[in-house]
Amino acid sequence: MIVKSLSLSNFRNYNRLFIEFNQDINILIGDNGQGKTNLIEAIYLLSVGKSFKTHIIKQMIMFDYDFAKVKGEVISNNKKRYLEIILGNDFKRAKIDDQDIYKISEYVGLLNVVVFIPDDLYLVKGGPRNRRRFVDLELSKISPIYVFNLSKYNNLLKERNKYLKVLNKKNINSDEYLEVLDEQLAKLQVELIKKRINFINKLGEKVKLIYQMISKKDDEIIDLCYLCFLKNEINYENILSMYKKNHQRDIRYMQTHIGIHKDDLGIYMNGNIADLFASQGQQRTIVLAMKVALIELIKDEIGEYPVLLLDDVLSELDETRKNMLLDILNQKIQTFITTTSIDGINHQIVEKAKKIYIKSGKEVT
Ligand SMILES: Nc1ncnc2c1ncn2[C@@H]1O[C@H](COP(=O)(O)OP(=O)(O)OP(=O)(O)O)[C@@H](O)[C@H]1O
Repeated sequence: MIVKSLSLSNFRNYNRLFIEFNQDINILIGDNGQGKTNLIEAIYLLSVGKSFKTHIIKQMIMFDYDFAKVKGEVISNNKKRYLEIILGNDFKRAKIDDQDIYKISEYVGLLNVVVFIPDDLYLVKGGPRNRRRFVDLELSKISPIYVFNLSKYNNLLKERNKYLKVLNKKNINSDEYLEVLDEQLAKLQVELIKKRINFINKLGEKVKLIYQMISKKDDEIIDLCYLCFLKNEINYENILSMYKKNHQRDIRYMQTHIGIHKDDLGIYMNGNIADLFASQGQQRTIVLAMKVALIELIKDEIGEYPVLLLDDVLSELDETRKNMLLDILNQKIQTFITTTSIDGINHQIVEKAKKIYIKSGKEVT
């Protein structure tokens, strides 16, 4: 996949920008606070319709303006398309080739990106929410049915939590409608859990190998596994029976205590939880291995490499890891790298890259 060009209107500190990219490596160079990350964020927004920095739409709109527009010319599957996201103070719209899109599942997947930012360390260090978001987001890129089912699940979960409040007020322990919601949730979860397990197993196999390649240490074994709320066999009956067992507690606290919205991705080094036992450098290498593994997995699943966005990460890596990463990128993956200076990158990649200098929300020469 390739982003050929990008045009921005009132996005963050970009009033108007039209920029064409190299199909291989693009290095965005500029001092702190000039708009390099904003450009990466715009490409990411174009890909999944969300930012990796904020949930608040207004923050992405240039100060004192009412709307922002991000439009990109994208090539995937040898087909050229124009993807567009329009942001208003209280709305967001997506377009493909100037046609409005109403279902996000139709949009996601046309431009796949893998983003690597310093905060990604929280994949290992942070709470389960970070890892769940990672699994959901990455799986969405390769499985439209997963996006569809997950959104159905989230709507049903909201409905169930709302209904638990009603039952709590009425002081009722269960009723038919709650059981209908349980049945629908159980059915969906069988599919969603299977997808998650399959994804994590495939990713885990790759992470194990890539970690050893990057670290050059064969005595550090990384394992990923899905930590599911259901400890016995994953099937409809077992999920439903757990929901039933939890009725009283759920109604009392007016929330659904079990389900895939509570699950986690376990990351282990030599059988120990990486968050507690891996050093900072090892954790960083695990995240790097996960991102590279993801690139490979997306390629396996959809037949095309995603676009890679590296925001401020090169300075965080030591020379060996940096070069290892750049060697991998040297092959046919369109990549965007932000940096304050190219002096610290001693790699042949710099020569063939398009160097884009950014100053105060403008491309300068
Ligand atoms: N909604 C907005 N409207 C106008 N300017 C904004 C908006 N949001 C952020 N900015 C500006 O964007 C700039 C930050 O841009 P960005 O995070 O892309 O910097 P950067 O070049 O990546 O810097 P660093 O090297 O420090 O990471 C800041 O000057 C900030 O004030």
